[in-house]
Amino acid sequence: MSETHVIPVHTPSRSYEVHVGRGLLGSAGSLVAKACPKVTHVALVSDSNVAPLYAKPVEESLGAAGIAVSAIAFPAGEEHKRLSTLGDILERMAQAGLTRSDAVVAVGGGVTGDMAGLAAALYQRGIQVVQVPTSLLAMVDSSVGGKTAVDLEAGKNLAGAFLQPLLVVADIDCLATVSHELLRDSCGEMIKHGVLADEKLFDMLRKDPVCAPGFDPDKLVGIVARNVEIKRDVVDADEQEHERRQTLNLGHTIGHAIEAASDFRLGHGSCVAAGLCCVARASARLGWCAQDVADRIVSCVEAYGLPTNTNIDHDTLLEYASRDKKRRADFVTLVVPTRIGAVELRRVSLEELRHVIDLGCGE
Ligand SMILES: NC(=O)c1ccc[n+]([C@@H]2O[C@H](COP(=O)([O-])OP(=O)(O)OC[C@H]3O[C@@H](n4cnc5c(N)ncnc54)[C@H](O)[C@@H]3O)[C@@H](O)[C@H]2O)c1
Ligand SMILES: O=C(O)C(=O)C[C@@H](O)[C@H](O)[C@H](O)COP(=O)(O)O
Ligand SMILES: [Zn+2]
Repeated sequence: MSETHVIPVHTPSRSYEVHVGRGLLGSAGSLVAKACPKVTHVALVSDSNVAPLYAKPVEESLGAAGIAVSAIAFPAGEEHKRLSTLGDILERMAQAGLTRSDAVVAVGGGVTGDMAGLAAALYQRGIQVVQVPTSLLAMVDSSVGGKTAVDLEAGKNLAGAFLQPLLVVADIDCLATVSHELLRDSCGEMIKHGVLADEKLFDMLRKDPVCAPGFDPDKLVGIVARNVEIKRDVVDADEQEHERRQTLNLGHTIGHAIEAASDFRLGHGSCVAAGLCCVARASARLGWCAQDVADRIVSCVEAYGLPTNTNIDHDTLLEYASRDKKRRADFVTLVVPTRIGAVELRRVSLEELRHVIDLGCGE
């Protein structure tokens, strides 16, 4: 059995630990009690798929630590990451009688973490949230860094708040119940991390796809921990996304547009992978990176069987991409790979963004 990695995060608003290991669900209660002894009651928020799998062990572990649990489940799926679901969660937290010294425990994928986190940020103007990610994407990305959100008709994550968690407990054993498709989808964000900060990680992911059947869970512990460190370094340096944190949006300007325009039929990680290939192809054609960089990115995404392009029409992509949160007046900040392991931010006009879409998402 691999060791548990404990990764410290230090943002201006809060310091906390991310625990990555195996068999950790049973320790969730004692870890919460240690991180915040005043918590006596939590809302355990999960979706309709995850609740029957993992709510009970987490509830038992919290109970053993003397923490009362009110379980709240909502229907699974990105289409439920909406204000209406958030409203239901908040009403149920109030009915359960949660007070300001209590907490939300989010057990699930990124949709659960984003919504439960936002519920915690809003409830009585803010209570604590603990993230217990159960999808690979949530372990390597969404549970860390404090971005919470719901989608609006106009696009992804358009209403949200920053709330750093009190604690993150990522138990790799939860991935045993994840489908191959979801595991593969999550890899889009891991490839993104390799491209933006770590060529060695990128090469390792390329050589030995982590979504392959039988991939060693002990080895995965270390790979997840490395992804968390990459995100941590960025979040520590720029919690509120003034500059450097925008780099974590690599692949998302076009990726979020693909996701919203396809009515969320494609998973978030797959859309990020396609968006990453599009921006890499355009960057090579514009001379912002070498052709070899784009070729390596596309080849890695292909090796995972993730999409490398989109057939959504370019007007629609531009419409969604121009509502991106990286837009200021008529300019959008685009994240561009300069080599494998480094990116730069480029301020582009909407016309230039259209050109990038035409060059990157063409044949
Ligand atoms: N806040 C952030 O920093 C951040 C970062 C990346 C992505 N996100 C958001 O995360 C979301 C995508 O996350 P996701 O891919 O985890 O989606 P998700 O939460 O919808 O989970 C995908 C599916 O897997 C199921 N599932 C989760 N864990 C499982 C398990 N262990 N066993 C069986 N089924 C399981 C869920 O019920 C769901 O049906 C998007 O909304 C995206 O915008 C947020
Ligand atoms: O944590 C961040 O910062 C990220 O950008 C991580 C992304 O993978 C994630 O999808 C995030 O939710 C996107 O942020 P948004 O501000 O574009 O909604
Ligand atoms: Zn993302």
